[in-house]
Amino acid sequence: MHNPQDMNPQYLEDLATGYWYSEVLFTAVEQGFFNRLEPGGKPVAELARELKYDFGSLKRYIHILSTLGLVFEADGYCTNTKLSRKYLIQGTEAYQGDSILWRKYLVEHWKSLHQCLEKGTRVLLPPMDEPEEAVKQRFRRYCRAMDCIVKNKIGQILPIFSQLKLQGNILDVGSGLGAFSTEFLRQFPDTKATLLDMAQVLEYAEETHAGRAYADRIQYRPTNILEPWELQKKQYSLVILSNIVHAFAEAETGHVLSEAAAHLAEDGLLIVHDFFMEHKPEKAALSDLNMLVNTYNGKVYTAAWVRQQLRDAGFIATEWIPLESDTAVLVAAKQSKKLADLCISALQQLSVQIQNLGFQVVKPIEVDSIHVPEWVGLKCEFGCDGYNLPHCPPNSIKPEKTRALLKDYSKCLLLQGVPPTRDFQRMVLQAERTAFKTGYYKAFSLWAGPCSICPKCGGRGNCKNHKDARPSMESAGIDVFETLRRNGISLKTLPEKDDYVKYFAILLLE
Ligand SMILES: C[S@@+](CC[C@H](N)C(=O)[O-])C[C@H]1O[C@@H](n2cnc3c(N)ncnc32)[C@H](O)[C@@H]1O
Repeated sequence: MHNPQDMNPQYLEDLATGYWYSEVLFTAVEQGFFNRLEPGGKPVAELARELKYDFGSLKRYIHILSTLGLVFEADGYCTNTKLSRKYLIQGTEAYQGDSILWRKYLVEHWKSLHQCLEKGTRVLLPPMDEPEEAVKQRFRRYCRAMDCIVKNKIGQILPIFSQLKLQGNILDVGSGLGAFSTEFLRQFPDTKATLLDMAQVLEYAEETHAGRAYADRIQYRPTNILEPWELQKKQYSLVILSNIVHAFAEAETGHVLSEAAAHLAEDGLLIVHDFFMEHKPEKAALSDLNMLVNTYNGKVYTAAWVRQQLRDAGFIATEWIPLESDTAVLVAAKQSKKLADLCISALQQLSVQIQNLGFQVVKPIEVDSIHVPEWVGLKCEFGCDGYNLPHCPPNSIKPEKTRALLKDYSKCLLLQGVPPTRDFQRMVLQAERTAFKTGYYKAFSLWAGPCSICPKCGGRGNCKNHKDARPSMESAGIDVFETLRRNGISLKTLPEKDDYVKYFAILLLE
């Protein structure tokens, strides 16, 4: 997808056609397209007969599936790619079709966005006279969809707890089918789990787990979690709130957190797994609207707000821990020493601290991906007003020195922010100081644009503020465009001076 920095309507066209992608995927999943290709693929002609599709149209459809990396097609023969074989074959453990088709079901609700914005709440409700069996099946589809999604996250969450010897009772609040807590049961044999959810959800959960090795370690307690929980207080060593906070408005979330606090053992841990506005901001904001159109009063919060609620409920909480996917985790405890055994990498913690300073993106990148060719200095000398400024060429680091400097480091962060230049550069200095205080004593930053830290620059050879001055990436010979491209960020030259601008910096750590 193009981005707003591209000063042409292509970005808008890409936004407008976003649903084309969804429809391609929905159709394939709905028609069991990927199952039909197993095992070993199928001639396109045979597929056309099976699906009763027009042969020529199917070839065009397969062409886009192949462009999207979902199938291979050669000489009239079509096979699944690794991705579709792993996630799109119905009946397999990692199948994602249930959540994909739930997204399709929600399309109608999204079409009511305009009315929801007017009314300030969802406007589409299931029909009052929906037959009981239809309600049950809809609920089950929803449960399977949630289960699919959380199964993908849990593998990223469990490592945080890998150094703990977790024992005792786990309380999974608004558990759905319980994919979250049952993975903890598998990992920690001395635990038992209690699932709290609505009766019809738990009935399905019980069916799902029947016969599994851990099944007799699960208790099902139908509960309205917005009312007092009728469970023994202070007896749970782990309380899980996965995708629950976003389901409710502020006051209800407060109730859930205070019940969680009341039921957690003094030395227990609370996990909040959710979307947070700070993490993957676009997806979080879209998920927030998804709550507007699909729930009574759900919304996506900032991690800062949830941490404050946790503090108000008597907890000490970690910073939000980003998952590779679109959600993040907060872990809280009544005793701070309980958080010390969590496996949160120093770099992960630092990235979040730095992102909280106000950067749009903070991304660990390979130092080797920083590209320092010979030509960059020429662009400074011929064609830039900044030439000869105190920290621009020829008063800056030569490319050969930059290459040598990079050899001293193995870890670094790419920072993305917005103008004005001085504010951005000040934030970069704050990031560098945060890293230094955290123990990265070699922390050093290179930013975007000529040094603009002082309101009045001393001029060539007269820098009065060496403490705060830093070189720009380009003045040190770094090809910023290529470096960003190597790290999955596309940057275009700006056709107009007042275009939407992104600023970047590199923070070398150790
Ligand atoms: C978004 S799902 C999250 C499920 C699971 N924890 C996960 O992460 O996939 C929200 C769950 O909360 C349950 N829930 C919502 N409101 C509830 C209430 N008032 N009482 C009990 N459960 C509720 C829903 O039935 C659903 O299973």
